[in-house]
Amino acid sequence: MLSAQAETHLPGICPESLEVWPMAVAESQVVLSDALRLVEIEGRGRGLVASQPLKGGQIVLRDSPILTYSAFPLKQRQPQVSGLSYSRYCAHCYRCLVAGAAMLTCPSCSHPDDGAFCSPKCQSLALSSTHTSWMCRALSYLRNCPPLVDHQSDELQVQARYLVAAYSLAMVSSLAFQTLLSLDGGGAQGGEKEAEVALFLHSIISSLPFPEGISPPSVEMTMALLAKDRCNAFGLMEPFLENRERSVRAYAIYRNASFFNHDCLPNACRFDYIDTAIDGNTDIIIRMIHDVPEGREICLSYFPVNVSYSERQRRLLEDYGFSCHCDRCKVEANWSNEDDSGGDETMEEEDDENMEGSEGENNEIEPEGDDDFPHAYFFVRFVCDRENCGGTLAPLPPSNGRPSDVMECNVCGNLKKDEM
Ligand SMILES: C[S@@+](CC[C@H](N)C(=O)[O-])C[C@H]1O[C@@H](n2cnc3c(N)ncnc32)[C@H](O)[C@@H]1O
Repeated sequence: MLSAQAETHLPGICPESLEVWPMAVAESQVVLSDALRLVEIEGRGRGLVASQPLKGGQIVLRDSPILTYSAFPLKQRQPQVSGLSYSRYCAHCYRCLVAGAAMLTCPSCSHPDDGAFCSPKCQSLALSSTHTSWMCRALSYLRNCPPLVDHQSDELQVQARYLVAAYSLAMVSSLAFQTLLSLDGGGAQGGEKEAEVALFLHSIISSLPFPEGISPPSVEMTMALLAKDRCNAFGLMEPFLENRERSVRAYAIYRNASFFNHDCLPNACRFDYIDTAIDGNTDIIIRMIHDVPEGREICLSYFPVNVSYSERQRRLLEDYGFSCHCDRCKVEANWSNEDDSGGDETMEEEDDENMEGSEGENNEIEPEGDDDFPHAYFFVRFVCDRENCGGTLAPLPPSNGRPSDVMECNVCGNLKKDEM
């Protein structure tokens, strides 16, 4: 149920221009854009609702990251992929670095992955934001830390990267760091394993060479930061290839996009255009999949929609701390295990971790299209049927107020005519 309370207008959505939103902000409704209002929703914390009737394809949010970090383990070189014209990613904007092309490096570390930039602009921005001299020293310290790089999983090394990025953010912009802290950390209590991981990471992070006058963080702060990451990070995926499993190239945390709650049949989905030449290539763009009336909650799916019921419930509970009772789950909860099997239950580690880490994977549900599956229409109309894709289709944005009948896939980028 949505609370009906007074509205507060905020300026634009660029993180630098905004004040921090403490949890208490949800006591009033906040107008986020022409299209969205932030409200408190019983049992779900804050959420975003349509502040006017919304059209399929309409862009309801564009948001720049407050923090990004590489998804590659510390010591391993980013893979050279045969048959591709790129091999690595810019350490600031994460665009593909074209193999053989001249690139710029960090003057201190010249690290071939962590200190390689695609342009003078990225190099200069990185040195004052994403690759400051402290960050450069911290990453080098981590790469030379055998207990971390020789004995811990890739996943844990990436979490160490995140913590370094978060503490670097605190030094660069306390406002942005406060914003990060104001995000939901989810209801997941985290088991003994999570606590052990957090303690280990904390022991490494607190021994980093912090600048004079800055004391190392508390263990509670490290734990809180890890929870924010688990709940709010979006995976920036590698380019789509039909014959290759896509994985994550980097993670990004967005302030406003973090307010979207989950639904297993979402009415909006994310697009990004990371390899294009536009400024703000790591921005996230949220577009409506279909029309919705004013007042309806706008939800994303936190992972590909073609994941089985049991797998969805497991991920939502483990990573986000809630059980989903959406319309689709209510139907699928009554299916037998066989109906639910949906194929291979094995998940890629990266996909398992964060919001929409990957769209399109093998743990799929086959739409049956009969009375047992009233949501079959969604799969037929809004799920990409291209080999190895499984992304979500949304119409192109309306032009001159007229809806588009061309659907774009948010994974492979394919365009196809909407036949409905
Ligand atoms: C990315 S945040 C979404 C915004 C969050 N509700 C807030 O207050 O900032 C993810 C968290 O929202 C809550 N959430 C999201 N979708 C939900 C749902 N369908 N049912 C219940 N809680 C949900 C869970 O606590 C989850 O860990």
